[in-house]
Amino acid sequence: MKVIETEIKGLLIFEPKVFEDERGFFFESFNQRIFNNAVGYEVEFVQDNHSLSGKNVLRGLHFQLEPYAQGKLVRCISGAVYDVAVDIRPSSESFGKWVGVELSAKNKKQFWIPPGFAHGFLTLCDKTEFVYKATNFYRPESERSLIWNDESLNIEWPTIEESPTVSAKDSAAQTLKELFS
Ligand SMILES: Cc1cn([C@H]2C[C@H](O)[C@@H](COP(=O)(O)OP(=O)(O)O[C@H]3O[C@@H](C)C(=O)[C@@H](O)[C@H]3O)O2)c(=O)[nH]c1=O
Repeated sequence: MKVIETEIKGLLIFEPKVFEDERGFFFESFNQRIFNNAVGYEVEFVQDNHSLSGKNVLRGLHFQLEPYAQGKLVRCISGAVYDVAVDIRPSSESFGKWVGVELSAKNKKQFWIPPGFAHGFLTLCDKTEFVYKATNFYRPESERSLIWNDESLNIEWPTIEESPTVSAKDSAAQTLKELFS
């Protein structure tokens, strides 16, 4: 498993070692020892999630308020996404900064997004299946949406020919300023 650091400390990209043979492939999609070593502390996952989306669907940017904040280990098992994490820790020197990474069934990359970040993704293919582990249970009352096209974030989403499909909840999401001032 290759561990790649990003521009924001704590956000990590994992690239599993894939074994291919005449039958197909095999890889360890999660190894607690390797994961905890890379992250530098013990992480306990309590929920696994799985979503299916058509092309040009944008989900996010979501987070849960403390003490229900979630860390997420995300990946794509069919199709591809552009995945984004935004630092929403007010005391962080990278507050408001973001990291984006393409995750696909082909590249098998995983993105570790610790608590303290808003998360979202844009699907690049039809029938995109996205799976992830979370460190806290879903708690809708504590969930907030940061608007995906907040000008202050300036997220460079891949070229979107037409407006993405966004849920009603995410269309009504707030800006970083509205959420944190
Ligand atoms: C996230 C979630 C949703 N649900 C339900 C609520 C709702 O009826 C339905 C769809 O929920 P949503 O519209 O919030 O699904 P979605 O927009 O896919 O939400 C997800 O987006 C990505 C970007 C994340 O980072 C995730 O943590 C999660 O917030 O599923 C659960 O039962 N458990 C969960 O953990």
